[in-house]
Amino acid sequence: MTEIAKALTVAGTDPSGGAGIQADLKTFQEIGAYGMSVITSVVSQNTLGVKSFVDLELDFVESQFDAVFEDIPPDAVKSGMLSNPEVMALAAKKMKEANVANYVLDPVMIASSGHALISETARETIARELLPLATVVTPNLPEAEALTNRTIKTVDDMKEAGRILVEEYGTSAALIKGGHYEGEADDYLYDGQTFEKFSAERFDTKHTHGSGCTYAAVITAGLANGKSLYEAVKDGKTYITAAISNPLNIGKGQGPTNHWGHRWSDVQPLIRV
Ligand SMILES: Nc1ncnc2c1ncn2[C@@H]1O[C@H](COP(=O)(O)OP(=O)(O)O)[C@@H](O)[C@H]1O
Ligand SMILES: Cc1ncc(COP(=O)(O)OP(=O)(O)O)c(N)n1
Repeated sequence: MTEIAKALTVAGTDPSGGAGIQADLKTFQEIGAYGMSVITSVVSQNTLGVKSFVDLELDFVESQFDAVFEDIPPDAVKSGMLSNPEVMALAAKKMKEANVANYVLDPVMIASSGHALISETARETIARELLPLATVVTPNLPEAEALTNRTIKTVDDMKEAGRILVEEYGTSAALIKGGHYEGEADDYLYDGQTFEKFSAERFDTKHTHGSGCTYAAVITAGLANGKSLYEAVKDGKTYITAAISNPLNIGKGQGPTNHWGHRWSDVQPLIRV
């Protein structure tokens, strides 16, 4: 019998396939983890933007958590779009009950098209309920600014945001992503002791839809497979850089990233046999 790592995504959908649940499941599959999903919101969106979304009833979200946890406990969990404080509190409760050991918190707030994906009050709930549970939180710059209530203009500001998230908000580690910065695409990981820089060339492309989801999903699949956080982030940066560098000709707007930008499965066979 083949054994495989199991990864769960808790997020909203993208019918056009580039972000959210769809991006996460494709990524889990590509990395070598059995993918599962709890859907929080059904979103009408494509590469041109978000049209609208419907939050699923809390009881129904809870029932999905129970269906997964009672049958196939995941080795790692990722959360993406949790659009309101109630669903955040529910996710926190369910993860605590299930003793989830590896939790990647992608604090999705605004799609790159500029559409808000969470309510204003939800930001405080992320800090109170979810940050203390996270193995790593992966904000982009606007999300890091919103969570820390600070303006981020320099690399030192990025590092300070990481430090605040770990030392003041209680997350185990913070990966501040530099996609919205200038110059190289540099991200900074702080684990409470050291800062690690993950650097890549910045490509002149609009095809980055779902890049944050995909990056966090690689990290989740890596942790599910027993990798260290540093190794999982390193793999994530390699994967997302390849996926952005070699765009697919799909969509009329900001297209999705290319999961076949590099033959990942040939390089990193992670399935445990
Ligand atoms: N044009 C680009 N070229 C190379 N890497 C990029 C580019 N845009 C974003 N990235 C990288 O993609 C990842 C996602 O970053 P970011 O855009 O900040 O997050 P989000 O998608 O959550 O807004 C990060 O590793 C970032 O450095
Ligand atoms: C359902 C859903 N979740 C998250 C996002 C945002 O995706 P992200 O990977 O942060 O990147 P952009 O697509 O905003 O560049 C989303 N659009 N939909």
